[in-house]
Amino acid sequence: MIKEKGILFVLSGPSGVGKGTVRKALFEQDTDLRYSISMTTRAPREGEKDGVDYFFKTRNEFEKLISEGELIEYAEYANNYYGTPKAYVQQTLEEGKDVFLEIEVNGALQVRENFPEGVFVFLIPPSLEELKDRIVNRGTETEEKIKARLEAARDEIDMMDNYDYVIVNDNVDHAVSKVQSVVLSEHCKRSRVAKQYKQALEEDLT
Ligand SMILES: Nc1ncnc2c1ncn2[C@@H]1O[C@H](COP(=O)(O)OP(=O)(O)OP(=O)(O)O)[C@@H](O)[C@H]1O
Ligand SMILES: Nc1nc2c(ncn2[C@@H]2O[C@H](COP(=O)(O)O)[C@@H](O)[C@H]2O)c(=O)[nH]1
Repeated sequence: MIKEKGILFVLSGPSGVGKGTVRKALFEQDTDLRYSISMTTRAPREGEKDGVDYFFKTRNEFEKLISEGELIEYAEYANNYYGTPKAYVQQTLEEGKDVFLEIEVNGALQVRENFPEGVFVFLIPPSLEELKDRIVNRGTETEEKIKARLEAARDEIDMMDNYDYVIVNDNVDHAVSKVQSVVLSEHCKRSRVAKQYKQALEEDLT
């Protein structure tokens, strides 16, 4: 029997909207999704661990990964590189397991070109004021970096029409439930078993 490939889910949205928070809450639940840990040249924040939060790389190391074609997408964001490792994503999908990416919008658009069968989810804040409060209150960025992220947010929000689903992150639990519904609904849509039933029913009807 041919094994069904896994589904690639991509969660994106402006900085500070809560992508990381929603993703972590989702993975605290019982989920069959596999999270792809990104590579970055950004310095680790307090408490972040190499190989858990990110694979932390120097710029030289990252540029080597780019030139060797080891990333399915990458973007320069707020003066640092971020990218998704190709081998892990491809191998995991081949094994029939779903992969979950949490990335910014330029990277998501690149993934869409290479994986048009992926499922693209955009997280939006209830308001720009709330977005600003979230980035400021997180307390991880300097004033200058907050300004750069908020400026980028306006262009990022403009891109939401390129996504399959848009979810407002006004409440983490609600947003997580909606992401879970997307995962479930995509499985129902693509299920080979459902297709076999449909074929059998169609044959019965003729
Ligand atoms: N629904 C929510 N209501 C209130 N605060 C939230 C909500 N979701 C996330 N937050 C808070 O907003 C801040 C930003 O969240 P988070 O770091 O998850 O955003 P992000 O989109 O991953 O940001 P970045 O792209 O910069 O990594 C955090 O302090 C988080 O606790
Ligand atoms: N294009 C990619 N963007 C990524 C990836 N991993 C994370 N990100 C996004 O970068 C920004 C900044 O992240 P932060 O941890 O410095 O706050 C945020 O929007 C992330 O979602 C990736 O592999 N590719």
